[in-house]
Amino acid sequence: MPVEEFVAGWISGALGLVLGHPFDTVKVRLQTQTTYRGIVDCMVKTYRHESLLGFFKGMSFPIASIAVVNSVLFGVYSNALLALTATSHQERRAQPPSYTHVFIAGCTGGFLQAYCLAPFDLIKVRLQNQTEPRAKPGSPPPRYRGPVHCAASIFQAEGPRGLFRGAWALTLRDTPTLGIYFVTYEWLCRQFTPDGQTPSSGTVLVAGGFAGITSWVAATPLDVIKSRMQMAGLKQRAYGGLLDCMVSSARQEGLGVFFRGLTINSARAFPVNAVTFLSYEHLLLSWG
Ligand SMILES: CN(C)C(=N)NCCC[C@H](N)C(=O)O
Repeated sequence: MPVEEFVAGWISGALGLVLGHPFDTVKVRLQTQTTYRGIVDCMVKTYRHESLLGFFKGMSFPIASIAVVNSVLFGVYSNALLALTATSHQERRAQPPSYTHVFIAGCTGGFLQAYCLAPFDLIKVRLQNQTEPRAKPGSPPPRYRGPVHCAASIFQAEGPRGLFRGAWALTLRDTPTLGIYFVTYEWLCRQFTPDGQTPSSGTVLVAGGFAGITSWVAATPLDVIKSRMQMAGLKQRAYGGLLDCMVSSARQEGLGVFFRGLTINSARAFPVNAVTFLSYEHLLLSWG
């Protein structure tokens, strides 16, 4: 099993993550709290109350987790394609796989990465939703002191299953949308690259960026539900399950609730995924 794809996936994911985290914090807050009037209001309030650091809350854990998550995604995707088409990453430009194979390999990568991502994503969302400024003398301490404390508190209160809160919604979000992600990337690369040649850096940037946007547009409705399930019982009301969360969110806030965070998700998705794909392709090319 080729391992370069796993390592390239990790490094490229980390680069994209740092770039996209401030957007991600604004998105999570817009999706789970009703105190903000929109993106700008959320950014201004975050900056005023928490300074620039507020945008980077909850980032240390995803940085650590991206080693697992993105390497599983890209490694499984590439190895699934190898199993389906018997071609390595280098051979795929000369013998491009069918879009069906790309989609199946993407869904497989998405499904497996969702389970690795679930506990890390839960902790990230919980920390991002702590809007208290950094500990000031006299002010009540935030519920979680950091990622390890957050993980330990959830584990103590709910056992190991607690760490997988929202995992179902996450799996439903990521399985098909990662198929869409890789199909969009492949399709755009092929449109702008002569047959058999390697796509230019510009093509990879644009194709990666649009793959990110397309997949996140498709993912946003379940992303909202996932974030709400992860916050259920804390700042959110508790839900009877995924369906209950969908129905009661739609009843109370209208169908528009499923598109909360769509603009910020798309704005974040372009740079993050342009950088992720560019570094991934360059790393694999330089390792031959
Ligand atoms: C729609 N979904 C779930 C994705 N496209 N997932 C792939 C993640 C890529 C990058 N780390 C990001 O966070 O955008």
